[in-house]
Amino acid sequence: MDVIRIALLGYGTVGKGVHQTIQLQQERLQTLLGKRVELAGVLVKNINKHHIEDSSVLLTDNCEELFSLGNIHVVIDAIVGREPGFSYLKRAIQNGTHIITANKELFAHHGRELKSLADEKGVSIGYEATVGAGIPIIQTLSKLLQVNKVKRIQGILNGTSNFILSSMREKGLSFQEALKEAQEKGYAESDPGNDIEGRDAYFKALVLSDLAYGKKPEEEHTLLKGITDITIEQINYFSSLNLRFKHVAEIVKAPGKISCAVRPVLVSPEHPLYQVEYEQNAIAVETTIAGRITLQGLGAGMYPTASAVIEDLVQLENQHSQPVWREDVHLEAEEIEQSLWILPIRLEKQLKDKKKILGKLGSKCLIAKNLDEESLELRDHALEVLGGIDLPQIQGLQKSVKIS
Ligand SMILES: NC(=O)C1=CN([C@@H]2O[C@H](COP(=O)(O)OP(=O)(O)OC[C@H]3O[C@@H](n4cnc5c(N)ncnc54)[C@H](OP(=O)(O)O)[C@@H]3O)[C@@H](O)[C@H]2O)C=CC1
Ligand SMILES: N[C@@H](CC=O)C(=O)O
Repeated sequence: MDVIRIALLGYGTVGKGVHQTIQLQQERLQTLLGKRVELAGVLVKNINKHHIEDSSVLLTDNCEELFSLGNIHVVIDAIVGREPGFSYLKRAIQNGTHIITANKELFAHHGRELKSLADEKGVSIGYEATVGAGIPIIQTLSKLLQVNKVKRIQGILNGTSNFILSSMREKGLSFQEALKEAQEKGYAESDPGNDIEGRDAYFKALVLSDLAYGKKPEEEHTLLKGITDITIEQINYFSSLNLRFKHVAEIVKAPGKISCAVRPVLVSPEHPLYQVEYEQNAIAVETTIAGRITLQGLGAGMYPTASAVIEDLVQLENQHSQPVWREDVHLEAEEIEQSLWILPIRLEKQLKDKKKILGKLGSKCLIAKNLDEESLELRDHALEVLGGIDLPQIQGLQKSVKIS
């Protein structure tokens, strides 16, 4: 029987998950591919930390050793950051090897370049694991929604942030306690700054935007904010109003621009993201024919991510059909729902149109509508509420919370 030989970059949460999944699913893979899948070598940074039982697998911290392995069919990238991963993947493609990557930071910045190099060399790229871990959003957008056009993508894209927000609200953990648990469970990046400051979700939004629209959102239309400023008092206060904090990324195609907002919002029980808890992610895609499609599942962790990598491996043979970019579609004015916001009372003077104010929330906050066209600076200090709120019920509240 033929063999598919794999070289693996990285042996952390994802790398180990991929290795174990290859072992556990060997029979199924052979049925699907008609070939045995064999791990030939693994590259790590610090070799002293690692041991691989199977002595036929090369374990090395020397990339030259890994690249000199013969007959490698696929290089799987499970290391962190843009470099050296980008150089390794370019080298693999130059050698005529297919690549699969879980590294969203690398792919958000260099995906285009890798795709055109891969086309030139006639090899395939899998990057399902870069967004939403086990959720098959990349294949859905690139293979299953080709006639449909995408108007808007909205979702919870970072498992660590969602895990922290759920743990603080449900279990009363402090931010640091919840982050520590997310690290122990393998959800958080080695530098969790990317997770909690919103950059990880932003990288994923860039990958989705490039896939859906053929380009990234412009910087002047991008709002990027993480969850580090959210306090337990705010979480409890809004929870008592039936509102939950969620870290949501939104990419919207409007006439002449693609805008991107990655920020914490408040979500009411009427909104589908309300029930997305802990390490789950959810991605809602608004399409022209099928309407709104929402995919939800485990967005971080060893096996969900390994699942995406292994499914990519099976799809590699069919990777050459590229999606057609969808330039000529955007949200019509009547499709944009009225938005609802809570903002600190001191920002009232910055509002261009005072008619947008609907009322007060305690003594510290205002409730306003449709701030989408207000300055990024103002929106940076406000909280959007998804799914609507019962205005008459909460306007009379005396209790207050400081939001910014
Ligand atoms: N964890 C998750 O849930 C998900 C992670 N990802 C992405 O997958 C990738 C891997 O994540 P994860 O497994 O969690 O990260 P880990 O930190 O657990 O593992 C990273 C691995 O990469 C190795 N490595 C780092 N730098 C180098 C280098 N310069 N040369 C060789 N090896 C190197 C490390 O080696 P050593 O062990 O020797 O230090 C380690 O084995 C990242 O890009 C991440 O963003 C994507 C989806 C989900
Ligand atoms: N650190 C990431 C892992 C998956 O991409 C997250 O928490 O979502």
